[in-house]
Parts: sequence; structure tokens; C-alpha cells
Amino acid sequence: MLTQASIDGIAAAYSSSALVDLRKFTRLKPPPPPAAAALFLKARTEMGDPLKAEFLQQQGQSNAMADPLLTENPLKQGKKVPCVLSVAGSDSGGGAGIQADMKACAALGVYCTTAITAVTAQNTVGVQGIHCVPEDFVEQQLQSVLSDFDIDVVKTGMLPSSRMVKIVATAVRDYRVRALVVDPVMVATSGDELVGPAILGVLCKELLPLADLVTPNIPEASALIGGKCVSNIPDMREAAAVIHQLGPRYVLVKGGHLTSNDIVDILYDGKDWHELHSLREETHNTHGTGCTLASSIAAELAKGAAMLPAILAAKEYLSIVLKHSKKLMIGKGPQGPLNHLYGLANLVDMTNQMRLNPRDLMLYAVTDSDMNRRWHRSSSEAVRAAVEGGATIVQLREKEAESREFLTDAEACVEVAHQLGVRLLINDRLDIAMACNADGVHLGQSDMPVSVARAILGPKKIIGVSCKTPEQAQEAWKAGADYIGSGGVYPTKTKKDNKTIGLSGLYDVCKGSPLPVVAIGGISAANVEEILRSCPVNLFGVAVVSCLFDQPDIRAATANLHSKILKVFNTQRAEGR
Ligand SMILES: Nc1ncnc2c1ncn2[C@@H]1O[C@H](COP(=O)(O)OP(=O)(O)O)[C@@H](O)[C@H]1O
Ligand SMILES: Cc1ncc(COP(=O)(O)O)c(N)n1
Ligand SMILES: [Mg+2]
Repeated sequence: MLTQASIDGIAAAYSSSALVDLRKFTRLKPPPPPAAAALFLKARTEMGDPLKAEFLQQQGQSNAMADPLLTENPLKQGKKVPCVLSVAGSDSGGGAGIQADMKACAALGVYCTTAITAVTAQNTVGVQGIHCVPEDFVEQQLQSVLSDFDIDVVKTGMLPSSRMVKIVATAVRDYRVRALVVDPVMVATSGDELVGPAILGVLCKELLPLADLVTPNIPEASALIGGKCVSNIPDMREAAAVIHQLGPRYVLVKGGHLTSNDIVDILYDGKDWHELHSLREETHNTHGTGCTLASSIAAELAKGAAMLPAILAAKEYLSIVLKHSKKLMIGKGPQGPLNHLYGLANLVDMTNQMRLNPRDLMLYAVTDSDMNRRWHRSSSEAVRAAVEGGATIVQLREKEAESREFLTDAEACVEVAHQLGVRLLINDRLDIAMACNADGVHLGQSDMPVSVARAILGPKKIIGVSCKTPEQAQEAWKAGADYIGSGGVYPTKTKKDNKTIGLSGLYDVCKGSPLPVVAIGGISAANVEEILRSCPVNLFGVAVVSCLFDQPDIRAATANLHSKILKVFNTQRAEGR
């Protein structure tokens, strides 16, 4: 609730002519917005959003409309990591303040440093407590960050005391950051008071004249103009113009607290008003929207955008986040948080859906039905023992059995492999692979062409191809394969007529292959270190047959080979390969 004292304080800050002259001494000279941008934007506003993309596209092309303050920004040449300093309160609920700022910056590819001004006990119900950080310690945090990081943009949120406002203003002046975004946090979206009106006078006098942008919500805008009611768009436009008189280059009065479905934020640049429309998302998860908008704008400015494109891009990001946050069920209260890093989940999901993780090729067990018969074991027993011994992927190879018997075998092996969490491929036989829902196939040069196999199996199945030359590897890659099996490296009993390519031939294939490679042919615990020790980086492992399956104890043989492979890879990692 605004007290008379605070209203007087604003009035005093307001009326003194010194305030308006302050702008003469601040380093953030308010260059007039480029006429073209304002003009174009005005047109865009009247014509609504569809032109936004065109505007942004144009903005990207022509520097003429870019904000002079930022055009010489080295970021445009991609010379540094864009850095934001968020000076704000910590929200124990993780959804607003510092926490929101860091997540929003991370999502937008910007590094966010912090100076924490207060610690709040807060959740989805509201604000239960506030503990202010001593001003001297806020100052120390500011020095620590500003003296070391090349901060492009400072974004302020909750500043709970007048002295703290002055400390921040001094730091911003002393360290000549590129831009200052002030989110004049007083009331949280939940309606709870975060900062008393007592700081308004100092905020207007000390910080707003330095600000490139101030982003009040409706109650904050009202407080900044002396408590006058702001309840519609004309009021918002008037408030923006009045607040502009306090010194910021741009004023963005946010409209989220009004009730219309078409939410309008009013941007005032000292000359024109711009209505930025967004469709109201029907969601309870709006905690931290204001913080997120302000820090997203700061992030876009830090990346070198001019003010208007920065605001449009930030609103775009916020709209998408609101959409992705709709179904979040976090906390019991009426105001849930945003899912700032929704994109990461998609990325993780995509990685999970990645057909093949090349590291799975580390110890590739290829079964042999003759050996199983010789050692009186079923294929599934052999597969289980190999995987339990450390095999990371399995290939079922069957050249004699009738299809019915092969399919029964394959189903049992797929069940074992998936139970133990490894992929199982079928050698050559696409029909069997599809019938038993194997993870894919391995094809020889004379088997089904890769492009046909890919067309039949679809995008989710793994296809491996045996290659003896780099050209074959290139062909396999173009046709849609996922990995290359290359060999025989050494002579082998398993494939008597097989032409060996030796270590040099294997390495040539690796160097010519855009795909991950697994070596095969006569490989055992005795020679595996020789193969892997100085191999090209895309050789991810070895495929073996008799050294696992022509043994009395498959588990022990596999475990022994596994430890030798791991030893080589760990050494390479330690050497920074
Ligand atoms: N439900 C919503 N759907 C879409 N945009 C919203 C919604 N609520 C707020 N916004 C947007 O989020 C930003 C923050 O608005 P507002 O909630 O008014 O500020 P604050 O969070 O600081 O109280 C504004 O750009 C506003 O347009
Ligand atoms: C520490 C802190 N800072 C700011 C806000 C404003 O949150 P909103 O963006 O929802 O208004 C908050 N709730 N908590
Ligand atoms: Mg909000």
C-alpha cells in the first residue's frame, strides 16, 4: 500500500528540475530511436503481429535501425561470451528473481553472474519471509563480478533498501556497462509486497536516469506515477510517458495484471508508444514472468540486439516458455513457476532418441551359431553371458538356421539384451530384425543396399555396414548408415576367405569415415590395446567373436577384454584425447 510519505517522495523526486538535468551527466545519452525503426514499428503495431518476423529480419539485415549504443558492440562479431549481471533477490521457490534470471539467460545462451540483494522464503503460495543481504555485502558482490567479468548488461530486480539502490547506481556508473535494465520490483505477481514504497524516491532519482529500460508492471507503474490508477491502455501510455520523464531511455509498462485476453505491453521510447501484443496463456504458472521478461531482454541486449528487437525476442521466448509451462504441476499454491529450460528437455529427449550412441560400440559381441553348438549353449545364454561380462552391444549372426528357428532365437536374444539394457542388431536379415523388434541390422557389402534397408526399417532403426575402404564408408554414410564395421584387421578363423586390411587399412577407413567405426577381425585381449592405443578418434571400439564365444567362460573372457579396452580409453582421456 502506498503511504503519503512515499507519494510525496516521488513527487519531490519528480518535480525537481535537477532530475531531468541528471540525464546530461549520465553516460547513457538517450539517442533518439532510429526514425526508420519507429516508423516501421508503428506500421507493424497498427497491422498487428504478422509483420514482426519481417521486422526482425529487416532489423538483422540493416544496422541503420540498430541502436547506436550497441552497434559497435563486439558481440556482433561474436568476439566474447555475452554476460549479464543480475542484481536481484533469491526466490526459494526457484521461479523468480535470481533463479529465473539465471535460467532465462542460460536458455538464451548468455552467461549470468549474480549479486544477491535479499533472500526470500517464497513458494507457489506467496512470499513468507524476506531477509535483506547487508548493503556492504551487496557492494562486495558487485565489485567481485564487475572487476572480473566483462559485463554487458546489468539487470536489477528486488532492491530492498535506498542505500542498496545508491550502491547499484554507483557501480553501474563506475563500471560503464553497456546497458542497464531496471525491473522495479515492488509487488510479486502473487500480489505480495517485496520492496516497500520508501525506495521509490531514490530509485527514481538515482537509478532510472541511468536505465536504458525500466519494466514496471501495472501496480509498479502506478506507484511510479504517484499512485495514480492505471487500469487500461490509455492509462498505461500516459504512465509510460510520465515515467520516461524520470530518465530511462525506454519504458515498458507490462500489461499482465490487466484482465484482457490480448495482453498489451506498452513500450515508450521518448517519442512513440508501441503496443506489443501477446495472447494470454490460460495458465496458473506465471510466477516470475516479469523477472524472466526483464532478464531475457537483458540477455538479448547482451548478445548485441538493439532495444526493440531485444524486447520482441524476449517476449517471444517468454510466450514459448509460458506455453511449455502450462502443464507443470510444481508446488501446491495458485502460482506455479515457468519451465525456462524446456528446450533442454527436448534436447535430452532427442539424445535419448538418438539412434546410436557411438560409445555403445566399445565392446561389440558378435554371436556365432557354430560356436554355440560346439559349447552346447543357446544363443540367448551366450548373449546374456557376454552382456553380463561387459559387452555394450550385440549382433546376432546366423547363416544356417531356417527362418522360423532363427526368429525364435532372435526373440529370446532381444528379450535378454533389452532386459540388460543393451542394443541388439541382426546380421543381414531385415525380416528377422523387424519381426523380433531388434534395434537394427548390420549389412555386408553384398547384402541389401543401405538406402533400401533404411527405407524399409524407417528412421529409428540402427544400420551398421561392413567397409574395407574409406569410399565404402562414405557411401554407407550418404545412404543413411549409423556406424561402420571395418576389417578384418587380422586374419580370423571365423571368416576364412576374408581379405584382411591390417591396422593401416583400418585407420584409413576411420580417417575417411564421417560415421563412428568399430574394428573387427581376429581381435582379442592380446591385440586390442595395439589397435586402440593410437587409433583415430572415431574408432569407438572393437567387435569380437571367438575371443568371447569360443571360450569355456564367456563372462570371464568378456570381462577381461572389457578391462583392457577401458584401460586404453581411460589413458587416452587422461592424455586429453
Ligand atoms: N498469462 C500470460 N500469458 C501471456 N503472457 C503473459 C501472461 N502473464 C504475463 N504475461 C507477460 O509476461 C510479462 C510480465 O507481465 P506482468 O505479469 O504484468 O509483470 P510481473 O510479472 O512483473 O508482474 C509481460 O510481457 C506480459 O505480457
Ligand atoms: C526474489 C523475487 N524477485 C522478484 C519477484 C517478482 O516475481 P514476478 O516476476 O512474478 O513478479 C519475486 N517473486 N521474487
Ligand atoms: Mg507476472
